[in-house]
Amino acid sequence: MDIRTVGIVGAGQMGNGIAHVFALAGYDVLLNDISEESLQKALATIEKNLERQASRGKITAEDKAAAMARIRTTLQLADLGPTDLVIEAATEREAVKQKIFDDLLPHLKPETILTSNTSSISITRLASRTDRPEKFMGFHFMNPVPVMQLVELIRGIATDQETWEALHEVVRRLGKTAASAEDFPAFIVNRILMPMINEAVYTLYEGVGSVKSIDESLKLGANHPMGPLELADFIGLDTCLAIMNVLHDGLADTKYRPCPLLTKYVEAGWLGRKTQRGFYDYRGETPVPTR
Ligand SMILES: CC(=O)CC(=O)SCCNC(=O)CCNC(=O)[C@H](O)C(C)(C)COP(=O)(O)OP(=O)(O)OC[C@H]1O[C@@H](n2cnc3c(N)ncnc32)[C@H](O)[C@@H]1OP(=O)(O)O
Ligand SMILES: NC(=O)C1=CN([C@@H]2O[C@H](COP(=O)(O)OP(=O)(O)OC[C@H]3O[C@@H](n4cnc5c(N)ncnc54)[C@H](OP(=O)(O)O)[C@@H]3O)[C@@H](O)[C@H]2O)C=CC1
Repeated sequence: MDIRTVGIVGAGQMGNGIAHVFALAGYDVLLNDISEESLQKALATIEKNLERQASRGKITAEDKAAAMARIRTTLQLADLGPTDLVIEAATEREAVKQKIFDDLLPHLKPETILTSNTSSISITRLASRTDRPEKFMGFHFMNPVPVMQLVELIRGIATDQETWEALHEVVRRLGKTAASAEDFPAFIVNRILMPMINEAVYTLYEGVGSVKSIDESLKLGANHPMGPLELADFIGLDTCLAIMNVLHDGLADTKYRPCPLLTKYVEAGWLGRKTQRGFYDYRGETPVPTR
C-alpha cells in the first residue's frame, strides 16, 4: 500500500514529535486535537525542534521549511477521513482512545491503516472494537521522537501481513529501526522500563534515597542518560501510572503494584514537565527536587 498522507490524533508531546518526523520524511501530515491551543503549541514545538536540528547542521533550512509546509492542523476528526494511515497519540486512557476510534471510523476509507501509539494497552482489544482489526497495529514511538531510533511494532491477533509489512516500510522511510513485540501488557520497552521507574519511586517513598541521590545513582552508576525520576517527569507521571495499572491488571502480579507515592503525585496534578511540577519543580531557572 502506498502511504502518502498521515493523520495524527492528539497533539501532545508524542503527537508533535510524530508529526515532526513524518513531515521531515516527506509525508503530508494532518494533526488533530480537541484543543486549538494544543495544536498551536504543537506547531511551535515542531518549529523549535526543527530549528534545533537545522542549527546543528542535521537538516537544511529548506528541509525545515518544507516539513513545516507539510503539516496542517484540524479540530475535526472527520477531516482525517481521506488519509492513508492514522496514528492515534491521545492520552493513555482506553476510554479516550475507544471514543476516538468510534468517532473516526465512519469517516475513514476502508483501506486506511489504523494504529495506536499506546504505551501499554492491548492492541488486540482496541482492534477488535473497530471495523478493521486486520488493518490495526500498535505503532509505538519513543520520546523524544525526533531523537530516539526505536519504533516498537505490535501486531494484534488479527493483523494481516500486508499491514505489518507496510508499517515496516514506513519505519524504514523514517530512518528509524523497528522492533517487533508481541501483544502483551506494555509490550517490550515499558514492560522493562516502567517497573524500574516504579521501583525508583518506591526507593524514594521508603526513604532509601532523595530525588537527587536516586537520579545521580542511576546516571553516574549505571550510565543512564537521565535518572529514573527525571525520566518519569519527562514521560509524564499520569502516563507512567497508567502503564503500571495496565501491567498490574493485565498480568495480575503484585510486583507491578503502582507505588502509592506515584499515585499521590498524579492526584495532585503534578504530572512532571508538562505541568511544570513532578519529582522536580520546573518553574524556576533550574529544576529543583520536590523531595
Ligand atoms: C513511555 C513510553 O511509552 C516509551 C518511551 O518513550 S520511554 C522514554 C524513552 N526515552 C528515553 O529514555 C530518553 C532518555 N534521555 C535521553 O536519551 C537524553 O537525555 C535526551 C536525548 C532526551 C537528551 O539528551 P542530552 O544530551 O541531555 O540533551 P541535548 O544535548 O539537548 O540533546 C541531544 C541531541 O538530541 C537533540 N534533541 C533533543 N531533544 C530533541 C527534540 N525534541 N527534537 C529534536 N532534537 C532534539 C539535540 O539537538 C541534540 O542533538 P546533537 O546530538 O546534534 O547535539
Ligand atoms: N510520554 C511518553 O514518553 C510516551 C507516550 N506514549 C503514548 O502516547 C500517547 C500520548 O502521550 P503524550 O503525548 O505523552 O500525552 P500528552 O498528555 O502530552 O498529550 C495527549 C494529547 O492528546 C490530546 N487528547 C486528549 N483527548 C483527545 C481526543 N479525544 N482527541 C484528540 N486529542 C485528544 C490532549 O489534549 P488536551 O491536552 O487538550 O487534553 C493532548 O494534547 C499515550 O498513549 C502515551 O501512552 C508513547 C510513547 C512515549
